This record gives sequence, structure tokens and C-alpha cells, in this order.
Amino acid sequence: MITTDRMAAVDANAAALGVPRKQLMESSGNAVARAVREVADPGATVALCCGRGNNGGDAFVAARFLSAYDATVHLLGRPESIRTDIARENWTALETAEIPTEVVTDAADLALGDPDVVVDAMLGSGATGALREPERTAARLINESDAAVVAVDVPSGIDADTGEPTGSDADAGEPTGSDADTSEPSKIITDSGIHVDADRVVTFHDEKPGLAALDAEVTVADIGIPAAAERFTGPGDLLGLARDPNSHKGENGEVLVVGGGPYTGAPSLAARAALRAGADLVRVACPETVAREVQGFSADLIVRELPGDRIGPNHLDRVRDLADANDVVVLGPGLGDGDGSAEFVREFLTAYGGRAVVDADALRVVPTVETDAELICTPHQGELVGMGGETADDPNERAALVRSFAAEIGHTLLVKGAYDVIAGGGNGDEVRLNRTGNPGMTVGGTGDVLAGAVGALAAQTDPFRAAAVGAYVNGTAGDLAAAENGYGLVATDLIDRLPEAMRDE
Ligand SMILES: NC(=O)C1=CN([C@@H]2O[C@H](COP(=O)(O)OP(=O)(O)OC[C@H]3O[C@@H](n4cnc5c(N)ncnc54)[C@H](O)[C@@H]3O)[C@@H](O)[C@H]2O)[C@@H](O)CC1
Ligand SMILES: [K+]
Repeated sequence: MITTDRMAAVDANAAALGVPRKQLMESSGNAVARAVREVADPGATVALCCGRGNNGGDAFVAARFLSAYDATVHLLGRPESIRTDIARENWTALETAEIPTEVVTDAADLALGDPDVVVDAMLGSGATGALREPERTAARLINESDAAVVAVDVPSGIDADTGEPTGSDADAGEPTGSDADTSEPSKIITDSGIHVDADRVVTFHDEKPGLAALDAEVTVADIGIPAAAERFTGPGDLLGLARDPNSHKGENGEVLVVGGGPYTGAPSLAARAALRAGADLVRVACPETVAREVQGFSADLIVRELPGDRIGPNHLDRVRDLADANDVVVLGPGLGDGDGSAEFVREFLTAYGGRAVVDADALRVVPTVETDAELICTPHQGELVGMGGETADDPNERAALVRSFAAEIGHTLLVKGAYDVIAGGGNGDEVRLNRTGNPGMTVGGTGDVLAGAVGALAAQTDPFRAAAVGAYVNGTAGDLAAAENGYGLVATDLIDRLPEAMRDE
């Protein structure tokens, strides 16, 4: 089962692995043609109703595989308005190959004839809101025809994630654009959920959550997306993290780093990484003895001094207040392994109900504490063993072990290694590997950078995704740093490269 957003991510990851979308489209179109062959014998008439997105592109390809049929491609809209290069290239191929096409610019001109099969390729996963014209009229004509209806990916007008008509949520009751029905208000209401009523759906790669409930036969076509596109993090994992252009200061994440005492660099690295990973405001709560030094590393940080030279139980009230004013806490960088600090971590987590990244010396407390907090633990393999987890040399074996340990402790784990393993704690079955990064990153401080970056991401997205994306961008920043500095790279090199590593194009 895969959601529309995750599918888009996997598709982009496949492209990064060398399997571009146009190749996937060829497989999709081929699968659609196979479904047509299953419902009608050669010689039958087939009307392919195509939109201007890639859903339509799939059907342009399908038409090439249907030479034994009397097939016509109906393009809804002008060819110049086809939205993607790959769909346009496949459209042009139809014209040069003299496969019958018809351009329908006005919904009133759409004449399907009386086909044996209709292929519904008007809208797929890119649909937003209720069907607009001319797709709306076309859906009505398709539903009125006696043809067997084969939908590409999802019936047009249905949300593949929910099975409900697109636009059945708050914003979309009213159709936009030109609409022949505007003079009949009652009709608008009854038609607002109009969608294609398909007999068959050919969907791609994996089942979609909303399709099972439909009264249609659903088949899943393997379109050649490599398993690695799902198993490993990739650039697609960054999609959808773009921020609201109207957002204000603070809305893109406020992060509190709690650490320092025996060390000053670690909390500073984590905090600066959180800023470079997109957090709006980053505060560091650290002992007063190191506060000036931590602040001295960067004017961008807000430093909150805690009395004394080590963080301990006497700081609980103050840190709780600070934590409540932030979206995410990063707990552990440079904290040290003193008994007082461990006691502080235990009591803080026991009462905390928010989201936290736990790193370094704070990690060993986690398995022994009862907490409502959502934790993302970032151990290396030694620290994992210290927590009571197991590790293995083989990445797949390690993934299975990390997954079951995450389920056992009920928190997200990001276990660092040549292949990082990320496993979700709540639902248990999500596990992903990250293979960005290089041996230059064994230098001190890169773990602090990772913890800070994950902290910033956890203010934007769910813990599992924050951990997966954090591992990916931290490793990518490391690879960019290694390209310049080789194994002489240092942790601050990674911080400066996080923004480039986070670019999703
Ligand atoms: N993601 C993948 O991995 C793959 C996707 N493929 C196909 O690509 C499809 C997604 O393509 P696109 O992202 O181009 O999306 P669509 O083909 O669904 O088209 C979206 C376009 O339609 C218009 N539109 C949106 N809502 C509308 C509405 N309510 N009424 C009228 N017009 C509307 C918008 O201008 C939008 O650009 C999938 O459903 C699938 O068929 C396949 O080709 C291969 C692999
Ligand atoms: K469709």
C-alpha cells in the first residue's frame, strides 16, 4: 500500500537511480494496453480520454500498443497545454505515427461515439479539487456510455488516498473555471463529486489506500520501479517539505538544544545545524560556565544559561519551561556522562510529552524510562548496543534488528553506520536505509550536526521522516564536503553544506 505523496517520492528516487519517469510511463502505458486486451478482442473500438498531465501520457503510450484495435486518442485541451515534456513527447509520437487523435477544446464538442472500451486517463494522482471542464462533461459521457471503462491509475475525480471524490474536502465543493452548469445551482451540488465510474483500474507499482473500497476490479502493474527506490532514502524524500510562502518567524520550527558542560562544541554544532536545516529559532540551554563560549561560536544562536558547570536535576523546571516554548528538543550533545546529567535526562523525559531528538550520553537512559514523548534516538552502533539493541554486519539483517528494537522501545531509531538504518517506533513496520555519506565523516562532531538537522526537520514533519531525511541530507552534506576537502573534512563543513543538500531539485 502506498500513498500518493510517497509514490511521488519513490518515483523521484527511481529517477535518481537511473530509471527516469519516461521509462516508467512506457511501462504504465503497456500495462494499460494489456488491460484493454483483457476486456475486448482485437478490432474493438477504444476511446482513450486523455488529460494533459502524465495520466494522459500513460494513455498516449497505451495507444501505441493497441495497433490491433480501432483506437482513438481524445486529448482534452490544446496540445500546447500538455503539462510535462514526457507526455508531450508521447503525444508528438502519436501524431507522427499517424495514430488517430482528436483534440477537444470545448467540452460540448466531445463525441466519444459508441466505443467498446473507454480508457479514462484524464486525471491521476495530480488531481486537485472537483473535476473541472472539460473533464467534468467527459466523466458524465463516460459514465453514460455502455463501454467497459478502464481507468488509468485511479478513476478520474477520485482521490487515490481516500477513495472519496477529489474536492470532497473543505476547499473544493465549488467547481472553478468555465462550467456549463453554473445556471443550475442544484446540479452543481449533485455533481460536485462527479467522477468516472470505472469497471477496472490499472494502478501502478503498489495498491493505493483509496482503491479497495471502489466498485471496480483493481490490478497493480509492476512498472519497473526498483525496490531500492523505496528501501533507500533519496532526493524524492525531500519532496513536500517546502514551506508555506506566507509563513512567519517561528512557524518553521523552534528548536531547543540541551547540552554542553564538559563540551562546548557539540551543542553549538547541533544548534547551528538546526538553523541550516531550516529552523527559524534555535536556543541552547547549557551550563553558565560554557555559555559565553557556545554563544561565541555563532551570533545566530540564543543561549540560555543554567547555573553551574554541569546540567543536573536542579535545572529541570527551567528546562521544562524552555522546552514547552519550543517545537522540538535536542537532548544530549556535549552533556557528558555524569550521574547528575543522567538523572536530569531521566526526569526530564518522564514528564515531557513533546518531541525530542536524543543523542550521545542521553541515549542510554531511554530504554529505562516511561515517557509520553515522541523520541528520535540517534545512536551509532556502539551506543545502540549500550541501549540494549543488537546489530549485524549485513545491512538487511541490521535493518530487521533495528526495526524490532524500535518497536520494543516505542521510539524512532536512526542507527548511524556506513548504511544508516531508520525505523519508526509507533507503527513498527517502516524501515529505511540511507547510504549517503563517506568515511571522512568519522571525524568528531558529525553526529551533533545530524542531531541538530533531525531536530529542525522534526519541527516540520513526522519523526520517521525527519530521521530519514536528516540522515540523507547529513550524508549528502558530508559527500559535498568530501568532494572539496577529502578525508580532511570537519563537522562545520557539513553545516555549511546542509542547505545545498536539502535542495529538492
Ligand atoms: N508517480 C509515478 O511514479 C508515475 C506516474 N505516472 C502517471 O502520472 C500520473 C500523475 O501525473 P500528473 O502529476 O501529471 O497528474 P495528472 O495527470 O493527474 O494531471 C494533473 C493536472 O491536471 C490538472 N488538474 C488538476 N486537478 C484538476 C481538476 N480537478 N479538474 C481538471 N483538471 C485538473 C492540473 O492542471 C494538473 O497539472 C499518475 O496518476 C500516473 O498515471 C506514470 O506515468 C508513471 C509513474
Ligand atoms: K484516470
